[in-house]
Amino acid sequence: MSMIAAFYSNKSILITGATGFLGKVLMEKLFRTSPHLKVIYILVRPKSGQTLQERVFQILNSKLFERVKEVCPNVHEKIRPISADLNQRDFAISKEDMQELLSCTNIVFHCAATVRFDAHLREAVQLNVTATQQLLLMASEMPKLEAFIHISTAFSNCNLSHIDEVIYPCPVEPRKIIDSMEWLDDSIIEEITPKLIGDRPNTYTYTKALGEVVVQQESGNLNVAIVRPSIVGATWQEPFPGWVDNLNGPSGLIIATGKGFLRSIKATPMAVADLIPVDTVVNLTIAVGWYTAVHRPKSTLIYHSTSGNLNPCNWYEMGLQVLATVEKIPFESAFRRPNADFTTNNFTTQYWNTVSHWAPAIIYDFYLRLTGRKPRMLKLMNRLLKTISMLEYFINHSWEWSTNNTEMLLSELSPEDQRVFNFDVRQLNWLEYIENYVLGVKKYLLKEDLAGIPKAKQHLKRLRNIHYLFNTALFLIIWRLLIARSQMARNIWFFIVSFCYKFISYFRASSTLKRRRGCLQHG
Ligand SMILES: CCCCCCCCCCCCCCCCCCCCCCCC(=O)SCCNC(=O)CCNC(=O)[C@H](O)C(C)(C)COP(=O)(O)OP(=O)(O)OC[C@H]1O[C@@H](n2cnc3c(N)ncnc32)[C@H](O)[C@@H]1OP(=O)(O)O
Ligand SMILES: NC(=O)C1=CN([C@@H]2O[C@H](COP(=O)(O)OP(=O)(O)OC[C@H]3O[C@@H](n4cnc5c(N)ncnc54)[C@H](OP(=O)(O)O)[C@@H]3O)[C@@H](O)[C@H]2O)C=CC1
Repeated sequence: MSMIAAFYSNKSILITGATGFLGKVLMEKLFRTSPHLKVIYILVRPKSGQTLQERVFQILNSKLFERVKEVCPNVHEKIRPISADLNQRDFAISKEDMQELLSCTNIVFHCAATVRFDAHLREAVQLNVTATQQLLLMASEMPKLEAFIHISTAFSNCNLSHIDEVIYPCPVEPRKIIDSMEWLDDSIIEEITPKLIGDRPNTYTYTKALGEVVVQQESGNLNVAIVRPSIVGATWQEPFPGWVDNLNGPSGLIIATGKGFLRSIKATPMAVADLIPVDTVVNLTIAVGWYTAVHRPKSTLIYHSTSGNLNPCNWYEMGLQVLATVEKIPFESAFRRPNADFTTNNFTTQYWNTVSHWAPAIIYDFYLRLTGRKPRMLKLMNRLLKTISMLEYFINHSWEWSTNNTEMLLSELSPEDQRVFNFDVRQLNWLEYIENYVLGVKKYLLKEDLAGIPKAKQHLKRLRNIHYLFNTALFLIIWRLLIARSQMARNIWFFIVSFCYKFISYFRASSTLKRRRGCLQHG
């Protein structure tokens, strides 16, 4: 029997960010491995015209939860959605709900965050810092609380190249930042943002770092731990390989590559691609919850959920495998044949952006206009390039994360727990994982049926023919223009033609001679 699974039985768990990528997988695993847990409270806001209940219903009826329903048929009774907005005072939770949360919660998993790299500092501070502070305050009023697990990111200190499992101080105290957000207006905040974030690439990593300091400063006597995942990718094993439901991290770029939009990207091919499957992060998080509650470490422990130091894979290997997979299992209705490469300096990046991204988009939009349709490719391409510019920092740097606490925790688990809550990234086979990831992107993000693969292959063949035809036509047009204008081009042309003529004449003559000789010998 798994000790960890047994620990969560009969527990009341509070999850923030349960409707997000990580939160859903966390909830799924908890229900599947501890079907006798008492209740999972989830803080949810109404969104996209959906009520809370509709959002929960949608999650429970998704493919991700299919296995849960087998082991925990009454799962819908064990989820208790609580209307909350983490941007509001007291999270806008009703008095009754707040009372229930405070008196019943045993474990808190704080996953909610804004993960947007371009979030306004005010927005990022509100969710990633102030909300964390408020949640800790709430937690301090929970008499039955056994552990508070905060999800941060391994990139919160991405301004350093070697990162230990410790909380690094921030130059400006989080409390001062929180206070200043209350009275500074948006334009001033925008002006001071670059100074505040310093050598970090965005407000996301900066505010996640502030969030950690808040956890350290305001956790009082609580049993607190922080999990720091690197780039969270599709599921590796559970509940099934390749599950993913948003475009964050590499997923969007895998689509852009498979659909033939992305042809080149500025990257350091040998830099470590520190991806970590979402189920690995979740297994570690659940184990951390158990360890923190049962062993009550004296200080706040930080756990890195990263792959680079134990089982590294670089961007080159990853890119090649993405391309190999989309060739074997192509995406439908591709814009061009998938074929991308890495560029390593600004000049070649600009050149390939012009030749491989903007030019085809302009030509295609011209074709759309000619056929009476609305042009859209240039807009899409510009959005893709904006996204790439936001992600570029992470594919052009390498980091080393120490993983002593994570390895210590692994060694503390029973063999059964190591199996059920496996977070040993050394067992990961990257090529298999990436193939499943790409397949998952096709199935769960693009919602494409595998039955459509022959048609997709046919479409790629057509694209290849169009490509050859286009290149030949382009060559001939350019050549014709050159011949018309340049004596040198004409000379080269006459030289090539006369050379070819002589070559063909020579072969003709020699084969006629051979035939005649043959006739003479036989006759
Ligand atoms: C030799 C062989 C060479 C082969 C080369 C082949 C290349 C193969 C590719 C391999 C993969 C390489 C992957 C590199 C990925 C690196 C990722 C690094 C991530 C670091 C993570 C840090 C860890 C964390 O803690 S953060 C969690 C992750 N967070 C994010 O990823 C958020 C990023 N997104 C944003 O911040 C925003 O979405 C932004 C700023 C990019 C765009 O904002 P905007 O307001 O303009 O648009 P949106 O409304 O958000 O979306 C517009 C549009 O774009 C789509 N989209 C959104 N995100 C992505 C994305 N990541 N990739 C692609 N597309 C995206 C979105 O769906 C919208 O589309 P519509 O069609 O308009 O709806
Ligand atoms: N994805 C990644 O690559 C990485 C993620 N992380 C960390 O993991 C955690 C989870 O990230 P991930 O699941 O990917 O992110 P998602 O963007 O998928 O999920 C974010 C969650 O936060 C919730 N949320 C956002 N704003 C509010 C609000 N005002 N009130 C209530 N809930 C809100 C969202 O709810 P709603 O559905 O209503 O929007 C959603 O459930 C974050 O802390 C992130 O920093 C760390 C490293 C990498």
